[in-house]
Amino acid sequence: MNPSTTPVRSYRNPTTNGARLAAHAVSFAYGGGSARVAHDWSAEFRAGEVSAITGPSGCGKSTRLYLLALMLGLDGGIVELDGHRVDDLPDAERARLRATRFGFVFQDAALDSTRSVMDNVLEAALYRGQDPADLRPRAETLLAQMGVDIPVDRRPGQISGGQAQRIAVCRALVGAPDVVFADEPTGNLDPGSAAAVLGMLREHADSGAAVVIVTHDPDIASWADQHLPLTSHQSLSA
Ligand SMILES: Nc1ncnc2c1ncn2[C@@H]1O[C@H](COP(=O)(O)OP(=O)(O)OP(=O)(O)O)[C@@H](O)[C@H]1O
Repeated sequence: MNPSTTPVRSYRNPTTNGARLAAHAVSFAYGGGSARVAHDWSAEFRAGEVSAITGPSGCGKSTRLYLLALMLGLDGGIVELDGHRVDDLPDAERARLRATRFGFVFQDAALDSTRSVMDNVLEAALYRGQDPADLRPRAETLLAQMGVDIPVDRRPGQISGGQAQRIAVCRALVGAPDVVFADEPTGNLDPGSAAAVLGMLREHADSGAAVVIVTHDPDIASWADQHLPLTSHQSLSA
């Protein structure tokens, strides 16, 4: 083989069967403690599908999103993206993957209070090294589709919780990521806004992304293509 075409490293792992994202036998405890939040947990998330993770409060739903999104390091197991192991990549490469391949909607919206609504949505461009102006037309379309009809130069302190949540969804989708993680994305929303958010997430999955939602809503769980119910037992067993 020509050395110039030899990959520096191959992450190929044959265990994944065509999933966009997969967790294999993942284990995790905060602070290296004995109370495991995830134990031997495996799941696959396919392109074009919406998956819903449900379970009682504290069973580790949000933590699983952080593990899948490479925000936390695993204690055991592996995470694969498109069949390549990614959880053991160096920090900078994991950060690059998060910026270029993933979108994340946090439970509390987590907008930057020092930036305008539009700059919050365009944040993805900065992390990707893109010119925010390139993403602005898509940001405007998403905000309109989401029914966010406030001036986009407002700061997060001047908007409602429901508006913040819808803006956070726009921020997650603006870079057209391959995987979207959404932690209770409809938790603060009236039924109309919740339907708009779910419609946008479905549309994004239809475009070829894997969408992973954490929810307490049984209607969302049955609407999803894949439902992954968790129990406290699964999380905490030794
Ligand atoms: N940073 C942290 N340090 C230590 N323990 C934590 C931390 N974050 C969460 N935990 C604990 O880990 C467990 C799982 O938390 P997690 O937020 O993943 O649960 P959840 O199922 O998403 O809960 P909820 O439905 O209430 O949002 C809980 O017992 C929680 O107290």
